[in-house]
Amino acid sequence: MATANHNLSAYDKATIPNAKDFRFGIVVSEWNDEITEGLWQGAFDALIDCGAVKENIVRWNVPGAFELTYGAARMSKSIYPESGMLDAIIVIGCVIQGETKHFDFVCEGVTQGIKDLNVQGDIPVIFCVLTDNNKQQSLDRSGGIHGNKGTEAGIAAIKMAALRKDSAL
Ligand SMILES: Nc1c(NC[C@H](O)[C@H](O)[C@H](O)CO)[nH]c(=O)[nH]c1=O
Ligand SMILES: CC(=O)[C@@H](O)COP(=O)(O)O
Repeated sequence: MATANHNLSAYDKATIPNAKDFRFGIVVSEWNDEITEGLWQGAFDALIDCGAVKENIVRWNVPGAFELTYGAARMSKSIYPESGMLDAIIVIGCVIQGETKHFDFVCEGVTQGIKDLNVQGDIPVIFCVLTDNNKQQSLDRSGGIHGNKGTEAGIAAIKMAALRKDSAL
C-alpha cells in the first residue's frame, strides 16, 4: 500500500504495548531540519502518548542522513553500555533528490548501514528516513496530508522494544 493510501500517523493505542519501562535513543539529521524536526516531534509525541517517560528518551544530532549509521552505532554502545538499557533506537533523516546521483548514494548508504545495525546488533534501529523526489513530498510525510512518518517510527520502536524484551533468551 502506497503512503498515498495510508495515514502515517494512524495507530490504535489498544494494540500498542505500554512504553513506560522502555528507554529510547533518537538520532536526528540536521540536513533538511525543517522536515527532520517535524519527524522528531511526531516520534517523540507518539512515544509519550504510549506511556514513555521523557527522561528515557535520549536525542543526538548528526550532520546528515549518511551519519545516522555512525550515530546509532555509537549510541547503542555509549548509552548504558554495561546493561544495554536502550530498548530501541530511531534514526530520523530526510534525503531530497538534487541535480546529481548523490541522492542515490546517500539513500543506499544509510539504508544499508541501518540494515547492518539491525542484523549485527542487539538493539532494534527504526528507519525513519524520508527519501523524496521533492520538498513537498517530505512536507506531506512529516505532519502534512499523509501524516507523520515520525509517528509511525515511534510506534514501530515501541513494538520492536517489546519484541526484543519478550524474545530475550
Ligand atoms: N543531500 C542531503 C544530504 N547530504 C549530506 C550527507 O548526508 C552527508 O552528511 C554528507 O555527504 C557528509 O558525509 N543529507 C541529508 O540528510 N539529506 C539530503 O538531502
Ligand atoms: C541527496 C543529496 O545529497 C542532494 O540533495 C545534493 O544535491 P545535488 O545532487 O544537487 O548536489
